Amino acid sequence: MDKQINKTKIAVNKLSFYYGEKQALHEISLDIPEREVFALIGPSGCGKSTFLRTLNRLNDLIHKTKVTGTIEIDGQDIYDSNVDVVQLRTAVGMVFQKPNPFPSSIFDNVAYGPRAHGIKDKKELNKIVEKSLRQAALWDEVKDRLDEPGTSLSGGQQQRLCIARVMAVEPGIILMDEPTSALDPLATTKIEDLINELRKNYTIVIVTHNMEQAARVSDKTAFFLDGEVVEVGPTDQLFTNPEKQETEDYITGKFG
Ligand SMILES: Nc1ncnc2c1ncn2[C@@H]1O[C@H](COP(=O)(O)OP(=O)(O)OP(=O)(O)O)[C@@H](O)[C@H]1O
Repeated sequence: MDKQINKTKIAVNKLSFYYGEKQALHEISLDIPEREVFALIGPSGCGKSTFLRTLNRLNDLIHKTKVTGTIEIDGQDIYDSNVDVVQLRTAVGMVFQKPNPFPSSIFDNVAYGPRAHGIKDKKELNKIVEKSLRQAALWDEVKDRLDEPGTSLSGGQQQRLCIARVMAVEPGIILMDEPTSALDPLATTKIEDLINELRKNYTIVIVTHNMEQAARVSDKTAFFLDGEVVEVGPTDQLFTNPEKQETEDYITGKFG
């Protein structure tokens, strides 16, 4: 892992989040550097997914939610009233726990975003689809079957297809919510290898229940507990020499 200090891509300041009356996040402040992998760990229900979804305003879709505090991406407050949320979700792509390809061909899955952005030229679309599938380390496996349904692929291939679909619209940030929890060990390794490649060009925020995975793929880790960040720091330090007792108890398996 490189040791250079990258500039802040996402700056979170005193972020609180409410589902109706229930407060799920409590005054979270942390900086996520660009072109690094940032892992979110913590026991079930501690707010990892809620936090992840605040970063592309996916929680806006849930009725009666409230956000206080700020999240700045490249210095711009993403909750500002003049922010175009569709554009935000293009810049901040998301990969979910279960691969969710559209019910269309492999080609059309990847071409969907660029087409939605008005690109119609077939040659240009071909180029984008090939580039995205190569970046997602899937091209060699699918180049002769681009017209087949995305759902005909294996689970691991489907997840890489979803990553290609996100990359086709050139986001700067990719959010991943337990992207390998539905995959077998071999497919998991492929996604982890891919994450290691992607970190050269993208800022990646990943929720994982698998602490070995956090240790393998991430540069920094934040440990969440009851909607608060207990500890955040370089992953190797957090796992080998945590500052807080709660962090140590969690990573040594005493709870969660
Ligand atoms: N749509 C929702 N409406 C109301 N409460 C919710 C909603 N989604 C999550 N919560 C609550 O917010 C809290 C945080 O949930 P969240 O899913 O963010 O935790 P998590 O750490 O990602 O959990 P897990 O690891 O099990 O996915 C929990 O108490 C959960 O019950």
